[in-house]
Amino acid sequence: MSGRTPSLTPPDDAARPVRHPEAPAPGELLGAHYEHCFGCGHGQPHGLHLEARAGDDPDAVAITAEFTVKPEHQGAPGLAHGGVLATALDETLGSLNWLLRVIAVTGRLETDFVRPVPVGTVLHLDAEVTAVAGRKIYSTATGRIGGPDGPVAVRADALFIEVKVDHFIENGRPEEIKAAMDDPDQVRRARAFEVNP
Ligand SMILES: CCCCCCCC(=O)SCCNC(=O)CCNC(=O)[C@H](O)C(C)(C)COP(=O)(O)OP(=O)(O)OC[C@H]1O[C@@H](n2cnc3c(N)ncnc32)[C@H](O)[C@@H]1OP(=O)(O)O
Repeated sequence: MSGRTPSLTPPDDAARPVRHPEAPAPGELLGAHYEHCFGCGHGQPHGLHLEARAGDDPDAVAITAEFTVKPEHQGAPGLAHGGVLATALDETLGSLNWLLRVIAVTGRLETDFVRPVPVGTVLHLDAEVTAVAGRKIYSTATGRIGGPDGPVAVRADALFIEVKVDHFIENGRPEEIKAAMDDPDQVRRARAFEVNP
């Protein structure tokens, strides 16, 4: 097992994460935040189509998610590609920010691959924010196989950094930014950037 790098350890004065009062209710399906997102979007034929739900504990900033490994997600014959599994972890961890109602992007993602994950497997993911320090959001996730209580196949620790919506507007390709901004659906428009509507 690898050790966590120092930048993923919250400082002593970090705050406990607080679930936003208007965060989705415990157990609520989050749905895709952006139709073209590789992690969760329905408009990506080879995407992961990850389904995330707000965690059951109302006091925790936590998410559960499921991802079914398809043949198009292979690396070695019959096995999930490690980068695809890292994407599933990243997407689940990224969904936590919707519970905080903070816009944030992955700064660091440290992954352990513990067991091979065969095609056809459902990966059961659990993610939780552990601490917040200024713009820095510390979180952790596990992915289990064979059921929600099955053995851990992958795990990750992450540092997300809070950004302004300008991060996307200034750096994203103008075609997609314009299309997302012009969406008449206010909630969909906000969720494309995970902004509090
Ligand atoms: C809409 C939501 C979609 C969610 C999809 C799933 C999540 C994703 O995959 S997001 C896409 C992948 N991520 C990215 O593209 C991010 C690219 N990186 C960047 O844009 C910038 O480096 C960014 C915004 C993370 C940080 O830049 P900047 O805003 O200038 O912050 P900066 O001042 O450098 O750092 C702020 C703090 O974070 C720390 N930090 C920043 N990056 C890292 C890092 N990689 N590792 C450790 N610490 C870091 C800094 O040390 C600093 O700490 P402190 O405040 O204690 O000094």
